Amino acid sequence: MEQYIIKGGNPLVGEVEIGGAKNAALAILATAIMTDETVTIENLPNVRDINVMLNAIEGIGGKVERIDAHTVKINGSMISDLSVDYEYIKKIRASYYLLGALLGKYKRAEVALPGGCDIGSRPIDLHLKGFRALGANVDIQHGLIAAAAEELKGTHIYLDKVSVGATINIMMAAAMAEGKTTIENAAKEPHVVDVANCLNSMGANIRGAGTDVIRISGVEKLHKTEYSIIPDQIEAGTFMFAAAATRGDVTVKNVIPKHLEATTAKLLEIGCEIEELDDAVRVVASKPLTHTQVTTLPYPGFPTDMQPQMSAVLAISQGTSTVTESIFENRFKYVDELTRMGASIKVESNIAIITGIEKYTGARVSAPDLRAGAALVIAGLAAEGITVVDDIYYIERGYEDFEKKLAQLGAQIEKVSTDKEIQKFTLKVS
Ligand SMILES: CC(=O)N[C@H]1[C@@H](OP(=O)(O)OP(=O)(O)OC[C@H]2O[C@@H](n3ccc(=O)[nH]c3=O)[C@H](O)[C@@H]2O)O[C@H](CO)[C@@H](O)[C@@H]1O
Ligand SMILES: C=C(OP(=O)(O)O)C(=O)O
Repeated sequence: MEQYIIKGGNPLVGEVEIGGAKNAALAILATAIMTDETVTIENLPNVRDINVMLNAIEGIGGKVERIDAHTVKINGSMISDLSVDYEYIKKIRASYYLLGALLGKYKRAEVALPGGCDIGSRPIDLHLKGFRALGANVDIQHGLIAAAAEELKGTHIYLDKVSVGATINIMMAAAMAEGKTTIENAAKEPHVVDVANCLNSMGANIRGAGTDVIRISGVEKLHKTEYSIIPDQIEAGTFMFAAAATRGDVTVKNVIPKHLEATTAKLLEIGCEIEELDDAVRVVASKPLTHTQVTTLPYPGFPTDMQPQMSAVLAISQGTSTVTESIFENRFKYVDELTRMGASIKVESNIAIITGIEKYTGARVSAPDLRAGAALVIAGLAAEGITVVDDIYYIERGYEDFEKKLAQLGAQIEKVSTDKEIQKFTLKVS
Protein backbone atom coordinates (compact mmCIF):
# COMPACT_ATOMS: atom_id res chain seq x y z
CA MET A 1 0.00 0.00 0.00
CA GLU A 2 1.36 3.38 -0.96
CA GLN A 3 1.40 6.37 1.36
CA TYR A 4 2.41 10.00 1.25
CA ILE A 5 5.02 11.09 3.73
CA ILE A 6 5.23 14.81 4.31
CA LYS A 7 7.53 17.03 6.32
CA GLY A 8 5.40 20.11 6.87
CA GLY A 9 6.30 23.72 7.32
CA ASN A 10 7.51 24.81 3.87
CA PRO A 11 5.44 27.60 2.31
CA LEU A 12 4.41 26.55 -1.20
CA VAL A 13 5.85 28.96 -3.75
CA GLY A 14 5.78 28.96 -7.54
CA GLU A 15 3.55 27.91 -10.42
CA VAL A 16 1.49 24.79 -10.97
CA GLU A 17 -0.26 23.57 -14.15
CA ILE A 18 -3.80 22.31 -13.67
CA GLY A 19 -5.01 19.34 -15.71
CA GLY A 20 -8.37 18.52 -17.29
CA ALA A 21 -11.46 18.16 -15.10
CA LYS A 22 -11.96 14.56 -13.96
CA ASN A 23 -15.71 14.93 -13.57
CA ALA A 24 -16.15 16.47 -17.03
CA ALA A 25 -13.80 13.94 -18.61
CA LEU A 26 -15.62 10.91 -17.21
CA ALA A 27 -18.91 12.00 -18.79
CA ILE A 28 -17.24 13.04 -22.04
CA LEU A 29 -15.61 9.60 -22.37
CA ALA A 30 -19.10 8.12 -22.18
CA THR A 31 -20.42 10.51 -24.87
CA ALA A 32 -17.59 9.39 -27.14
CA ILE A 33 -19.21 5.98 -27.60
CA MET A 34 -22.47 7.57 -28.79
CA THR A 35 -21.21 7.77 -32.38
CA ASP A 36 -19.73 5.12 -34.66
CA GLU A 37 -17.09 7.62 -35.78
CA THR A 38 -13.82 8.23 -33.95
CA VAL A 39 -13.80 10.85 -31.20
CA THR A 40 -10.52 12.39 -30.05
CA ILE A 41 -10.41 13.68 -26.49
CA GLU A 42 -7.61 15.93 -25.31
CA ASN A 43 -6.58 17.33 -21.93
CA LEU A 44 -7.72 14.18 -20.21
CA PRO A 45 -6.36 13.90 -16.65
CA ASN A 46 -4.19 10.81 -16.21
CA VAL A 47 -5.89 9.61 -13.03
CA ARG A 48 -7.25 6.31 -11.81
CA ASP A 49 -10.97 7.02 -12.42
CA ILE A 50 -10.28 7.85 -16.06
CA ASN A 51 -8.39 4.61 -16.58
CA VAL A 52 -11.22 2.63 -14.96
CA MET A 53 -13.69 4.29 -17.37
CA LEU A 54 -11.47 3.60 -20.40
CA ASN A 55 -11.22 -0.07 -19.35
CA ALA A 56 -15.00 -0.25 -18.99
CA ILE A 57 -15.41 1.15 -22.53
CA GLU A 58 -12.95 -1.45 -23.83
CA GLY A 59 -14.82 -4.09 -21.83
CA ILE A 60 -18.00 -3.55 -23.89
CA GLY A 61 -16.13 -3.58 -27.20
CA GLY A 62 -15.25 0.10 -27.67
CA LYS A 63 -11.84 0.77 -29.23
CA VAL A 64 -9.58 2.95 -27.11
CA GLU A 65 -6.33 4.23 -28.55
CA ARG A 66 -4.15 6.02 -26.04
CA ILE A 67 -2.26 8.64 -28.07
CA ASP A 68 -0.37 10.04 -25.06
CA ALA A 69 -0.97 10.42 -21.32
CA HIS A 70 -3.65 13.07 -21.93
CA THR A 71 -5.14 12.17 -25.31
CA VAL A 72 -7.29 9.24 -26.42
CA LYS A 73 -9.16 8.28 -29.54
CA ILE A 74 -12.35 6.33 -28.94
CA ASN A 75 -14.37 4.42 -31.48
CA GLY A 76 -17.71 3.00 -30.43
CA SER A 77 -18.69 1.33 -33.72
CA MET A 78 -17.77 -2.16 -32.53
CA ILE A 79 -19.65 -2.09 -29.23
CA SER A 80 -21.00 -5.58 -28.89
CA ASP A 81 -22.05 -5.78 -25.29
CA LEU A 82 -24.58 -3.41 -23.76
CA SER A 83 -23.93 -4.68 -20.27
CA VAL A 84 -21.27 -3.06 -18.08
CA ASP A 85 -20.02 -5.34 -15.31
CA TYR A 86 -19.59 -4.45 -11.66
CA GLU A 87 -15.96 -5.49 -11.95
CA TYR A 88 -15.19 -2.40 -14.08
CA ILE A 89 -17.14 0.23 -12.32
CA LYS A 90 -17.34 -0.62 -8.65
CA LYS A 91 -14.71 1.99 -7.89
CA ILE A 92 -16.23 4.91 -9.75
CA ARG A 93 -19.40 6.91 -9.62
CA ALA A 94 -19.43 8.13 -13.19
CA SER A 95 -20.01 4.66 -14.59
CA TYR A 96 -23.67 5.69 -14.53
CA TYR A 97 -22.95 7.86 -17.58
CA LEU A 98 -22.58 4.67 -19.64
CA LEU A 99 -26.27 4.11 -18.97
CA GLY A 100 -27.30 7.44 -20.56
CA ALA A 101 -24.85 7.00 -23.44
CA LEU A 102 -25.84 3.42 -24.32
CA LEU A 103 -29.54 4.06 -23.81
CA GLY A 104 -29.37 7.12 -26.09
CA LYS A 105 -27.50 5.28 -28.84
CA TYR A 106 -28.81 1.70 -28.64
CA LYS A 107 -32.03 2.27 -26.62
CA ARG A 108 -30.85 -0.42 -24.25
CA ALA A 109 -28.25 -0.68 -21.48
CA GLU A 110 -27.38 -2.65 -18.39
CA VAL A 111 -24.96 -1.10 -15.94
CA ALA A 112 -24.04 -2.16 -12.42
CA LEU A 113 -25.02 0.31 -9.70
CA PRO A 114 -22.24 2.87 -9.31
CA GLY A 115 -19.53 3.09 -6.66
CA GLY A 116 -17.57 6.28 -5.96
CA CYS A 117 -16.67 8.06 -2.74
CA ASP A 118 -18.57 7.01 0.36
CA ILE A 119 -19.84 10.47 1.29
CA GLY A 120 -23.52 9.75 1.77
CA SER A 121 -26.30 7.53 0.50
CA ARG A 122 -26.09 8.87 -3.11
CA PRO A 123 -29.34 7.62 -4.67
CA ILE A 124 -29.80 7.68 -8.46
CA ASP A 125 -33.60 7.92 -8.49
CA LEU A 126 -33.54 11.16 -10.50
CA HIS A 127 -31.48 9.57 -13.28
CA LEU A 128 -33.99 6.73 -13.48
CA LYS A 129 -36.96 9.11 -13.29
CA GLY A 130 -35.49 10.93 -16.30
CA PHE A 131 -34.96 7.75 -18.33
CA ARG A 132 -38.49 6.60 -17.52
CA ALA A 133 -39.90 9.97 -18.57
CA LEU A 134 -38.11 9.53 -21.91
CA GLY A 135 -39.99 6.26 -22.34
CA ALA A 136 -37.55 3.65 -21.07
CA ASN A 137 -38.46 0.73 -18.84
CA VAL A 138 -36.01 0.74 -15.98
CA ASP A 139 -35.47 -2.12 -13.60
CA ILE A 140 -32.93 -2.79 -10.86
CA GLN A 141 -32.12 -6.46 -10.33
CA HIS A 142 -29.13 -8.26 -8.88
CA GLY A 143 -27.17 -4.99 -8.59
CA LEU A 144 -27.73 -4.10 -12.25
CA ILE A 145 -29.75 -1.22 -13.65
CA ALA A 146 -31.41 -2.37 -16.84
CA ALA A 147 -32.98 0.26 -19.09
CA ALA A 148 -34.64 -0.39 -22.43
CA ALA A 149 -36.97 1.46 -24.77
CA GLU A 150 -38.60 0.82 -28.16
CA GLU A 151 -37.83 4.46 -28.78
CA LEU A 152 -36.94 7.41 -26.60
CA LYS A 153 -39.33 10.34 -26.85
CA GLY A 154 -38.53 13.91 -25.86
CA THR A 155 -40.38 15.16 -22.80
CA HIS A 156 -40.45 17.67 -19.96
CA ILE A 157 -38.44 16.67 -16.89
CA TYR A 158 -38.30 18.55 -13.61
CA LEU A 159 -35.47 17.47 -11.30
CA ASP A 160 -36.64 17.58 -7.68
CA LYS A 161 -33.08 18.16 -6.55
CA VAL A 162 -30.18 19.77 -8.39
CA SER A 163 -28.09 16.81 -9.52
CA VAL A 164 -24.99 16.99 -11.69
CA GLY A 165 -25.13 13.30 -12.56
CA ALA A 166 -28.84 13.20 -13.38
CA THR A 167 -28.64 16.37 -15.49
CA ILE A 168 -25.78 15.02 -17.60
CA ASN A 169 -27.18 11.51 -17.88
CA ILE A 170 -30.64 12.67 -19.00
CA MET A 171 -29.05 15.18 -21.38
CA MET A 172 -27.03 12.38 -23.00
CA ALA A 173 -30.01 10.07 -23.51
CA ALA A 174 -32.25 12.94 -24.67
CA ALA A 175 -29.64 14.05 -27.22
CA MET A 176 -30.61 10.99 -29.29
CA ALA A 177 -34.32 10.85 -28.41
CA GLU A 178 -37.04 11.75 -30.88
CA GLY A 179 -38.25 15.32 -30.40
CA LYS A 180 -37.66 17.95 -27.77
CA THR A 181 -36.71 17.49 -24.11
CA THR A 182 -36.63 20.18 -21.45
CA ILE A 183 -34.74 19.61 -18.19
CA GLU A 184 -35.82 22.00 -15.46
CA ASN A 185 -33.91 22.69 -12.25
CA ALA A 186 -30.81 21.42 -14.07
CA ALA A 187 -27.34 21.55 -12.52
CA LYS A 188 -25.23 24.46 -13.79
CA GLU A 189 -21.73 23.13 -13.03
CA PRO A 190 -18.99 23.90 -15.59
CA HIS A 191 -18.75 20.20 -16.40
CA VAL A 192 -22.46 20.12 -17.39
CA VAL A 193 -21.63 22.86 -19.91
CA ASP A 194 -18.51 21.01 -21.06
CA VAL A 195 -20.45 17.81 -21.77
CA ALA A 196 -23.15 19.79 -23.65
CA ASN A 197 -20.43 21.54 -25.70
CA CYS A 198 -18.83 18.20 -26.53
CA LEU A 199 -22.18 16.68 -27.57
CA ASN A 200 -22.97 19.75 -29.67
CA SER A 201 -19.60 19.40 -31.41
CA MET A 202 -20.76 15.85 -32.26
CA GLY A 203 -23.94 17.19 -33.88
CA ALA A 204 -26.31 17.28 -30.89
CA ASN A 205 -28.66 20.20 -30.39
CA ILE A 206 -28.48 21.27 -26.73
CA ARG A 207 -29.22 24.81 -25.57
CA GLY A 208 -29.18 26.39 -22.13
CA ALA A 209 -26.49 24.27 -20.43
CA GLY A 210 -25.12 26.41 -17.61
CA THR A 211 -28.61 27.73 -16.78
CA ASP A 212 -31.28 25.85 -14.88
CA VAL A 213 -33.32 25.06 -18.00
CA ILE A 214 -31.69 22.89 -20.66
CA ARG A 215 -33.49 22.37 -23.98
CA ILE A 216 -32.53 19.47 -26.17
CA SER A 217 -33.73 18.67 -29.69
CA GLY A 218 -32.95 15.04 -30.30
CA VAL A 219 -30.92 14.02 -33.36
CA GLU A 220 -30.73 10.64 -35.05
CA LYS A 221 -26.97 10.39 -35.29
CA LEU A 222 -23.87 11.91 -33.76
CA HIS A 223 -20.53 12.25 -35.50
CA LYS A 224 -16.81 12.48 -34.83
CA THR A 225 -15.20 15.36 -33.00
CA GLU A 226 -11.97 16.50 -31.41
CA TYR A 227 -12.65 17.88 -27.99
CA SER A 228 -10.46 19.31 -25.23
CA ILE A 229 -11.65 18.98 -21.61
CA ILE A 230 -11.97 22.11 -19.42
CA PRO A 231 -9.49 22.65 -16.55
CA ASP A 232 -10.26 21.00 -13.23
CA GLN A 233 -11.67 23.61 -10.86
CA ILE A 234 -11.35 21.24 -7.90
CA GLU A 235 -7.68 20.43 -8.53
CA ALA A 236 -7.06 24.18 -8.92
CA GLY A 237 -8.92 25.01 -5.72
CA THR A 238 -7.03 22.33 -3.83
CA PHE A 239 -3.70 23.97 -4.73
CA MET A 240 -5.15 27.38 -3.81
CA PHE A 241 -6.05 26.09 -0.33
CA ALA A 242 -2.65 24.40 -0.02
CA ALA A 243 -1.05 27.79 -0.75
CA ALA A 244 -3.20 29.40 1.94
CA ALA A 245 -2.52 26.70 4.56
CA THR A 246 1.26 26.96 4.11
CA ARG A 247 1.26 30.78 3.94
CA GLY A 248 2.62 30.50 0.44
CA ASP A 249 2.48 32.27 -2.92
CA VAL A 250 1.21 30.02 -5.70
CA THR A 251 0.00 30.74 -9.23
CA VAL A 252 -2.35 28.06 -10.52
CA LYS A 253 -2.12 28.06 -14.30
CA ASN A 254 -4.39 26.78 -17.05
CA VAL A 255 -7.62 27.55 -15.19
CA ILE A 256 -10.85 29.40 -15.95
CA PRO A 257 -10.92 31.98 -13.11
CA LYS A 258 -14.72 32.34 -13.37
CA HIS A 259 -15.13 28.69 -12.33
CA LEU A 260 -13.12 29.41 -9.18
CA GLU A 261 -15.10 32.41 -7.97
CA ALA A 262 -16.64 30.72 -4.90
CA THR A 263 -13.21 29.50 -3.79
CA THR A 264 -11.59 32.84 -4.49
CA ALA A 265 -14.28 34.66 -2.51
CA LYS A 266 -13.66 32.49 0.57
CA LEU A 267 -9.88 32.86 0.33
CA LEU A 268 -10.29 36.66 0.19
CA GLU A 269 -12.60 36.54 3.22
CA ILE A 270 -10.03 34.71 5.32
CA GLY A 271 -7.27 37.15 4.43
CA CYS A 272 -5.48 35.88 1.31
CA GLU A 273 -4.62 38.15 -1.59
CA ILE A 274 -5.80 36.97 -4.98
CA GLU A 275 -4.64 38.09 -8.40
CA GLU A 276 -6.76 36.97 -11.34
CA LEU A 277 -5.08 36.69 -14.72
CA ASP A 278 -6.63 35.52 -18.02
CA ASP A 279 -6.03 31.83 -17.42
CA ALA A 280 -4.34 31.79 -14.02
CA VAL A 281 -5.02 32.76 -10.41
CA ARG A 282 -2.32 33.74 -7.91
CA VAL A 283 -2.91 33.18 -4.20
CA VAL A 284 -0.68 34.98 -1.70
CA ALA A 285 -1.12 34.25 2.00
CA SER A 286 1.20 36.64 3.78
CA LYS A 287 -1.09 37.76 6.63
CA PRO A 288 -2.55 35.64 9.46
CA LEU A 289 -5.70 33.89 8.26
CA THR A 290 -9.03 34.39 9.92
CA HIS A 291 -12.38 32.60 10.38
CA THR A 292 -15.41 32.54 8.10
CA GLN A 293 -18.67 30.71 7.40
CA VAL A 294 -19.21 28.53 4.39
CA THR A 295 -22.09 26.41 3.07
CA THR A 296 -21.70 23.98 0.20
CA LEU A 297 -24.18 24.52 -2.62
CA PRO A 298 -24.65 23.58 -6.26
CA TYR A 299 -22.67 25.78 -8.70
CA PRO A 300 -22.15 28.74 -8.59
CA GLY A 301 -22.17 28.07 -4.83
CA PHE A 302 -19.21 26.74 -2.89
CA PRO A 303 -18.48 23.19 -4.16
CA THR A 304 -18.90 20.23 -1.84
CA ASP A 305 -15.79 18.73 -3.50
CA MET A 306 -13.81 21.59 -1.95
CA GLN A 307 -15.33 21.41 1.52
CA PRO A 308 -12.68 19.21 3.23
CA GLN A 309 -9.81 21.27 1.79
CA MET A 310 -11.41 24.50 3.03
CA SER A 311 -11.93 23.01 6.51
CA ALA A 312 -8.27 21.99 6.62
CA VAL A 313 -7.35 25.66 6.19
CA LEU A 314 -9.99 27.02 8.59
CA ALA A 315 -8.73 24.68 11.32
CA ILE A 316 -5.50 26.73 11.40
CA SER A 317 -7.18 30.13 10.92
CA GLN A 318 -7.88 32.46 13.86
CA GLY A 319 -11.34 32.35 15.46
CA THR A 320 -14.35 30.09 15.10
CA SER A 321 -15.56 29.07 11.64
CA THR A 322 -18.55 27.02 10.55
CA VAL A 323 -18.72 24.74 7.56
CA THR A 324 -22.18 23.54 6.53
CA GLU A 325 -22.39 20.56 4.18
CA SER A 326 -25.70 20.76 2.36
CA ILE A 327 -25.17 18.28 -0.48
CA PHE A 328 -23.99 15.00 1.10
CA GLU A 329 -24.83 13.71 4.57
CA ASN A 330 -21.52 12.04 5.38
CA ARG A 331 -18.72 14.24 4.18
CA PHE A 332 -16.97 14.98 7.50
CA LYS A 333 -15.14 11.68 7.86
CA TYR A 334 -11.78 13.47 7.75
CA VAL A 335 -12.55 15.37 10.96
CA ASP A 336 -11.31 12.55 13.23
CA GLU A 337 -8.08 12.45 11.24
CA LEU A 338 -7.55 16.22 11.46
CA THR A 339 -8.23 15.94 15.18
CA ARG A 340 -5.31 13.53 15.42
CA MET A 341 -3.21 16.36 14.01
CA GLY A 342 -4.44 18.75 16.71
CA ALA A 343 -7.49 20.33 15.04
CA SER A 344 -10.40 21.41 17.19
CA ILE A 345 -13.55 20.56 15.24
CA LYS A 346 -16.98 19.60 16.50
CA VAL A 347 -19.53 18.17 14.09
CA GLU A 348 -23.19 18.79 14.85
CA SER A 349 -25.47 17.28 12.23
CA ASN A 350 -24.30 18.76 8.92
CA ILE A 351 -22.27 21.58 10.45
CA ALA A 352 -18.62 21.51 11.45
CA ILE A 353 -17.74 24.07 14.08
CA ILE A 354 -14.05 24.76 13.80
CA THR A 355 -12.00 26.57 16.42
CA GLY A 356 -8.74 27.66 14.85
CA ILE A 357 -5.51 26.33 16.36
CA GLU A 358 -2.09 27.79 15.75
CA LYS A 359 -0.54 24.75 14.11
CA TYR A 360 -1.15 21.15 13.16
CA THR A 361 1.26 18.57 14.48
CA GLY A 362 2.26 15.75 12.12
CA ALA A 363 0.61 12.36 12.68
CA ARG A 364 -0.22 9.14 10.87
CA VAL A 365 -3.63 9.55 9.24
CA SER A 366 -5.75 7.76 6.70
CA ALA A 367 -7.58 9.18 3.67
CA PRO A 368 -11.29 8.27 4.01
CA ASP A 369 -12.13 9.46 0.47
CA LEU A 370 -10.74 11.50 -2.40
CA ARG A 371 -11.15 15.13 -1.31
CA ALA A 372 -10.79 14.28 2.38
CA GLY A 373 -7.45 12.73 1.43
CA ALA A 374 -6.41 15.95 -0.30
CA ALA A 375 -7.40 17.87 2.83
CA LEU A 376 -5.14 15.65 4.98
CA VAL A 377 -2.24 16.31 2.63
CA ILE A 378 -2.89 20.06 2.96
CA ALA A 379 -2.85 19.69 6.75
CA GLY A 380 0.39 17.70 6.54
CA LEU A 381 2.02 20.39 4.41
CA ALA A 382 1.20 22.98 7.07
CA ALA A 383 2.01 20.78 10.07
CA GLU A 384 4.98 20.82 12.36
CA GLY A 385 6.85 17.54 11.88
CA ILE A 386 6.08 14.49 9.81
CA THR A 387 2.70 13.29 8.56
CA VAL A 388 2.03 9.96 6.88
CA VAL A 389 -1.18 9.73 4.86
CA ASP A 390 -2.40 6.16 4.28
CA ASP A 391 -4.89 4.94 1.66
CA ILE A 392 -3.73 7.41 -0.98
CA TYR A 393 -5.35 5.37 -3.74
CA TYR A 394 -8.42 7.48 -3.01
CA ILE A 395 -6.41 10.62 -3.73
CA GLU A 396 -5.05 9.10 -6.94
CA ARG A 397 -8.62 8.70 -8.21
CA GLY A 398 -8.64 12.41 -8.93
CA TYR A 399 -5.21 14.04 -8.69
CA GLU A 400 -2.51 13.48 -11.28
CA ASP A 401 1.08 13.55 -9.96
CA PHE A 402 -0.17 15.24 -6.79
CA GLU A 403 3.06 14.76 -4.85
CA LYS A 404 5.23 15.80 -7.81
CA LYS A 405 3.28 19.01 -8.38
CA LEU A 406 3.49 19.82 -4.65
CA ALA A 407 7.22 19.03 -4.54
CA GLN A 408 7.77 21.43 -7.46
CA LEU A 409 6.22 24.13 -5.27
CA GLY A 410 8.73 23.37 -2.52
CA ALA A 411 6.82 20.81 -0.45
CA GLN A 412 8.74 18.01 1.18
CA ILE A 413 6.54 15.11 0.16
CA GLU A 414 7.18 11.65 -1.26
CA LYS A 415 5.15 8.64 -2.23
CA VAL A 416 6.43 5.61 -0.30
CA SER A 417 5.34 2.05 0.23
CA THR A 418 7.71 0.53 2.77
CA ASP A 419 8.84 1.31 6.31
CA LYS A 420 12.37 1.52 4.95
CA GLU A 421 11.37 4.33 2.57
CA ILE A 422 9.66 6.13 5.46
CA GLN A 423 12.87 5.89 7.54
CA LYS A 424 14.96 7.12 4.60
CA PHE A 425 12.68 10.15 4.12
CA THR A 426 12.73 10.88 7.85
CA LEU A 427 16.53 10.82 7.92
CA LYS A 428 16.73 13.02 4.82
CA VAL A 429 14.48 15.75 6.24
CA SER A 430 15.72 15.76 9.83
C1 LIG B 1 -18.48 11.77 -10.95
C2 LIG B 1 -18.97 13.10 -10.53
O1 LIG B 1 -19.14 14.00 -11.34
N1 LIG B 1 -19.18 13.28 -9.22
C3 LIG B 1 -19.63 14.55 -8.73
C4 LIG B 1 -21.14 14.62 -8.83
O2 LIG B 1 -21.65 13.50 -8.06
P1 LIG B 1 -23.15 13.08 -8.20
O3 LIG B 1 -23.55 13.23 -9.63
O4 LIG B 1 -23.29 11.76 -7.54
O5 LIG B 1 -23.87 14.17 -7.33
P2 LIG B 1 -25.27 14.88 -7.56
O6 LIG B 1 -25.06 16.27 -8.05
O7 LIG B 1 -26.12 13.98 -8.38
O8 LIG B 1 -25.83 14.90 -6.08
C5 LIG B 1 -26.40 16.07 -5.52
C6 LIG B 1 -27.42 15.70 -4.48
O9 LIG B 1 -28.55 15.10 -5.11
C7 LIG B 1 -28.84 13.85 -4.53
N2 LIG B 1 -29.36 12.96 -5.59
C8 LIG B 1 -28.64 12.81 -6.73
C9 LIG B 1 -29.09 12.01 -7.75
C10 LIG B 1 -30.32 11.35 -7.58
O10 LIG B 1 -30.78 10.62 -8.44
N3 LIG B 1 -31.02 11.53 -6.43
C11 LIG B 1 -30.57 12.34 -5.42
O11 LIG B 1 -31.23 12.50 -4.39
C12 LIG B 1 -27.52 13.37 -3.93
O12 LIG B 1 -27.71 12.43 -2.91
C13 LIG B 1 -26.94 14.68 -3.44
O13 LIG B 1 -27.52 15.02 -2.20
O14 LIG B 1 -21.60 15.85 -8.30
C14 LIG B 1 -21.30 16.03 -6.91
C15 LIG B 1 -21.91 17.35 -6.48
O15 LIG B 1 -21.30 18.41 -7.12
C16 LIG B 1 -19.80 15.98 -6.69
O16 LIG B 1 -19.54 15.99 -5.31
C17 LIG B 1 -19.18 14.73 -7.30
O17 LIG B 1 -17.78 14.85 -7.30
C1 LIG C 1 -16.85 12.74 -4.86
C2 LIG C 1 -16.13 12.75 -5.97
O1 LIG C 1 -16.16 11.83 -6.94
P1 LIG C 1 -17.25 10.64 -7.13
O2 LIG C 1 -18.55 11.33 -7.35
O3 LIG C 1 -16.75 9.98 -8.35
O4 LIG C 1 -17.21 9.79 -5.92
C3 LIG C 1 -15.18 13.87 -6.23
O5 LIG C 1 -14.70 14.01 -7.37
O6 LIG C 1 -14.88 14.60 -5.27
